[in-house]
Amino acid sequence: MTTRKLLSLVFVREASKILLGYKKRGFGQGWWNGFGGKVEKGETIMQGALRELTEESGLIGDSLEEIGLLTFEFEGDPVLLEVHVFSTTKFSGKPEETEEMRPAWFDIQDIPFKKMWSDDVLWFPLMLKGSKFKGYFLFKGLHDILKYKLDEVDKI
Ligand SMILES: Cc1cc(-c2ccco2)c2oc(N)nc2c1
Repeated sequence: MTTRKLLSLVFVREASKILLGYKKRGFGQGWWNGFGGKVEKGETIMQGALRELTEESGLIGDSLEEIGLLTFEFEGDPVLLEVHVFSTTKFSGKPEETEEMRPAWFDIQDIPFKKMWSDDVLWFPLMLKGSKFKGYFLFKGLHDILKYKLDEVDKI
Protein backbone atom coordinates (compact mmCIF):
# COMPACT_ATOMS: atom_id res chain seq x y z
CA MET A 1 0.00 0.00 0.00
CA THR A 2 1.54 3.26 -1.10
CA THR A 3 1.39 6.28 1.21
CA ARG A 4 2.41 9.88 0.54
CA LYS A 5 4.64 12.02 2.72
CA LEU A 6 4.23 15.77 2.19
CA LEU A 7 7.40 17.89 2.03
CA SER A 8 8.10 21.53 1.26
CA LEU A 9 11.09 22.98 -0.63
CA VAL A 10 11.70 26.73 -0.77
CA PHE A 11 14.04 28.68 -3.02
CA VAL A 12 14.89 32.32 -2.23
CA ARG A 13 15.92 34.46 -5.22
CA GLU A 14 17.59 37.88 -5.37
CA ALA A 15 18.54 39.33 -8.76
CA SER A 16 20.78 36.73 -10.46
CA LYS A 17 21.37 34.82 -7.22
CA ILE A 18 19.64 31.88 -5.56
CA LEU A 19 20.04 30.89 -1.91
CA LEU A 20 20.95 27.25 -1.33
CA GLY A 21 21.70 25.43 1.91
CA TYR A 22 24.39 22.80 2.49
CA LYS A 23 22.61 19.97 4.36
CA LYS A 24 24.78 19.17 7.41
CA ARG A 25 22.88 16.09 8.61
CA GLY A 26 19.98 13.78 7.85
CA PHE A 27 18.16 13.25 4.57
CA GLY A 28 20.21 14.71 1.69
CA GLN A 29 23.26 15.23 3.92
CA GLY A 30 26.27 16.61 2.05
CA TRP A 31 24.19 18.14 -0.77
CA TRP A 32 23.05 21.69 -1.52
CA ASN A 33 19.31 22.22 -1.73
CA GLY A 34 16.51 24.63 -1.08
CA PHE A 35 15.08 24.87 2.42
CA GLY A 36 12.30 22.53 3.46
CA GLY A 37 11.18 19.34 5.06
CA LYS A 38 8.19 17.43 6.36
CA VAL A 39 4.83 19.19 6.57
CA GLU A 40 3.56 18.51 10.10
CA LYS A 41 0.01 17.51 11.11
CA GLY A 42 -2.16 20.58 11.68
CA GLU A 43 -0.22 22.94 9.39
CA THR A 44 -0.86 23.82 5.78
CA ILE A 45 1.82 23.11 3.19
CA MET A 46 2.47 26.86 2.96
CA GLN A 47 2.81 27.14 6.76
CA GLY A 48 5.20 24.20 6.75
CA ALA A 49 7.26 25.78 3.98
CA LEU A 50 7.54 29.10 5.83
CA ARG A 51 8.40 27.31 9.10
CA GLU A 52 11.15 25.20 7.52
CA LEU A 53 12.62 28.21 5.70
CA THR A 54 12.98 30.08 8.99
CA GLU A 55 14.21 27.05 10.96
CA GLU A 56 16.83 26.15 8.33
CA SER A 57 18.01 29.58 7.14
CA GLY A 58 16.90 32.16 9.68
CA LEU A 59 15.05 34.06 6.94
CA ILE A 60 11.41 35.05 7.27
CA GLY A 61 9.71 34.43 3.95
CA ASP A 62 6.83 36.47 2.61
CA SER A 63 4.31 35.51 -0.09
CA LEU A 64 5.82 32.25 -1.31
CA GLU A 65 4.70 31.25 -4.80
CA GLU A 66 4.15 27.54 -5.44
CA ILE A 67 6.06 26.82 -8.66
CA GLY A 68 6.37 23.06 -8.75
CA LEU A 69 5.10 19.69 -7.58
CA LEU A 70 7.60 16.82 -7.62
CA THR A 71 6.76 13.23 -6.68
CA PHE A 72 9.66 10.96 -5.75
CA GLU A 73 9.53 7.18 -5.51
CA PHE A 74 12.36 5.00 -4.26
CA GLU A 75 12.50 1.48 -5.70
CA GLY A 76 11.13 -0.95 -3.10
CA ASP A 77 9.80 1.79 -0.80
CA PRO A 78 6.01 2.23 -0.61
CA VAL A 79 6.27 5.82 0.66
CA LEU A 80 6.04 8.42 -2.10
CA LEU A 81 7.54 11.85 -1.33
CA GLU A 82 5.27 14.67 -2.56
CA VAL A 83 7.47 17.76 -2.64
CA HIS A 84 5.79 21.14 -3.03
CA VAL A 85 8.33 23.60 -4.46
CA PHE A 86 8.06 27.32 -3.66
CA SER A 87 9.98 30.39 -4.70
CA THR A 88 10.14 33.91 -3.25
CA THR A 89 11.96 37.15 -3.77
CA LYS A 90 10.34 38.68 -0.68
CA PHE A 91 11.98 37.91 2.64
CA SER A 92 13.49 39.53 5.70
CA GLY A 93 16.60 38.81 7.71
CA LYS A 94 20.05 37.65 6.77
CA PRO A 95 20.79 33.98 5.99
CA GLU A 96 22.43 32.28 8.97
CA GLU A 97 23.93 28.85 9.54
CA THR A 98 21.68 26.55 11.56
CA GLU A 99 22.05 23.03 12.94
CA GLU A 100 20.61 21.69 9.69
CA MET A 101 21.93 23.97 6.97
CA ARG A 102 24.79 26.25 5.91
CA PRO A 103 23.26 28.81 3.52
CA ALA A 104 25.13 30.45 0.65
CA TRP A 105 24.18 32.59 -2.34
CA PHE A 106 24.94 31.13 -5.77
CA ASP A 107 24.81 32.83 -9.15
CA ILE A 108 22.17 31.10 -11.26
CA GLN A 109 24.92 30.47 -13.85
CA ASP A 110 26.93 28.58 -11.25
CA ILE A 111 24.62 26.07 -9.56
CA PRO A 112 26.62 23.23 -7.92
CA PHE A 113 24.60 20.44 -9.56
CA LYS A 114 27.33 17.83 -8.89
CA LYS A 115 26.69 18.36 -5.18
CA MET A 116 22.89 18.29 -5.37
CA TRP A 117 20.11 15.72 -5.76
CA SER A 118 20.45 14.25 -9.26
CA ASP A 119 16.94 15.37 -10.31
CA ASP A 120 17.83 19.06 -9.85
CA VAL A 121 19.74 19.43 -13.12
CA LEU A 122 16.55 18.33 -14.89
CA TRP A 123 14.01 20.75 -13.40
CA PHE A 124 16.11 23.73 -12.21
CA PRO A 125 16.14 25.19 -15.78
CA LEU A 126 12.33 25.27 -15.69
CA MET A 127 12.36 27.04 -12.30
CA LEU A 128 15.04 29.51 -13.43
CA LYS A 129 13.11 30.52 -16.55
CA GLY A 130 9.98 31.15 -14.49
CA SER A 131 7.95 28.11 -15.57
CA LYS A 132 5.70 26.06 -13.33
CA PHE A 133 6.33 22.32 -13.44
CA LYS A 134 5.17 18.88 -12.33
CA GLY A 135 7.39 15.84 -12.23
CA TYR A 136 7.75 12.22 -11.15
CA PHE A 137 11.11 10.59 -10.48
CA LEU A 138 11.82 6.92 -9.69
CA PHE A 139 15.09 6.59 -7.76
CA LYS A 140 17.23 3.47 -7.26
CA GLY A 141 19.07 4.30 -4.07
CA LEU A 142 19.74 7.97 -3.36
CA HIS A 143 21.44 8.86 -6.64
CA ASP A 144 20.30 6.91 -9.69
CA ILE A 145 17.14 7.93 -11.53
CA LEU A 146 15.58 4.90 -13.24
CA LYS A 147 12.87 6.91 -15.00
CA TYR A 148 11.18 10.29 -14.80
CA LYS A 149 8.43 12.41 -16.29
CA LEU A 150 8.63 16.21 -16.21
CA ASP A 151 6.13 18.67 -17.67
CA GLU A 152 5.76 22.44 -17.71
CA VAL A 153 2.26 23.38 -16.54
CA ASP A 154 0.13 26.54 -16.49
CA LYS A 155 -0.87 25.99 -12.88
CA ILE A 156 0.10 23.60 -10.07
C1 LIG B 1 13.93 12.51 -3.14
C2 LIG B 1 14.17 14.00 -3.07
C3 LIG B 1 13.78 14.72 -1.93
C4 LIG B 1 13.99 16.10 -1.89
C5 LIG B 1 13.57 16.91 -0.73
C6 LIG B 1 13.85 16.73 0.58
C7 LIG B 1 13.23 17.75 1.29
C8 LIG B 1 12.57 18.50 0.40
O1 LIG B 1 12.82 18.00 -0.86
C9 LIG B 1 14.62 16.72 -2.96
O2 LIG B 1 14.98 18.03 -3.14
C10 LIG B 1 15.55 18.08 -4.36
N1 LIG B 1 16.06 19.21 -4.88
N2 LIG B 1 15.57 16.89 -4.97
C11 LIG B 1 15.01 16.00 -4.08
C12 LIG B 1 14.78 14.62 -4.15
